[in-house]
Amino acid sequence: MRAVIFDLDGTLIDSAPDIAASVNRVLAADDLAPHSLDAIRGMIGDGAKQLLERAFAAHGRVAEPRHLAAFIADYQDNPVVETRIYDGILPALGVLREAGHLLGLCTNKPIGPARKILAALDLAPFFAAVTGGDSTPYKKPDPRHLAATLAEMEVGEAVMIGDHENDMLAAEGLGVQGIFVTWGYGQGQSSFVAHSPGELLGLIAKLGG
Ligand SMILES: O=C(O)COP(=O)(O)O
Ligand SMILES: [Mg+2]
Repeated sequence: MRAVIFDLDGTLIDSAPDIAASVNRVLAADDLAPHSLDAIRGMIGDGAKQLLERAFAAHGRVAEPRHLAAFIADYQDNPVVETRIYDGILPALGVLREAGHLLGLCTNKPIGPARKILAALDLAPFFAAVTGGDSTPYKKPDPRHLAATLAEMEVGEAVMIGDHENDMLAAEGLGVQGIFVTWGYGQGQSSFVAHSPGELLGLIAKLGG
């Protein structure tokens, strides 16, 4: 059986509005102006620490550990205000599960808010394993992050689906096929590209799933 591993932000869910709101509250506490949603979208993908570094760097400032702690605490409290599952994702997950695939989740988002979001949006039951950006010493693009997700699922053969080059690099580094999705926040390259969730099943089938 081929395991299907999903990225979270920009792949399953549109989480940028809540991420932006939390970042902007942390900036406001230091009297710094908010960033636009578009600007924040471009800062997402490498986990919370880099997100805060980028948000402060854009103001010519250096993010301190207290800023990261404030962001994680704020976001943990407000992770699903505007966050929504992308249209077509729930049916696609259902079809994949019906087809006998084992589903996993590998996100650079901290595991606390990630689990809270999965529970709030009723996504948690789909996933046999969930690893966050702080679940292991590694995070995407390091393939060991993806390897940890697969190890928890006790499967070797897999496909990784994500919206960022980090997802494609983690897959490549582990020798598994990546499927790049175009509806998210990042840029990435793969010979397999999905333009809508409905295309995922066909692409996975093509891979011999
Ligand atoms: O939190 C991030 O920076 C990105 O999260 P993702 O890996 O689910 O896209
Ligand atoms: Mg993503």
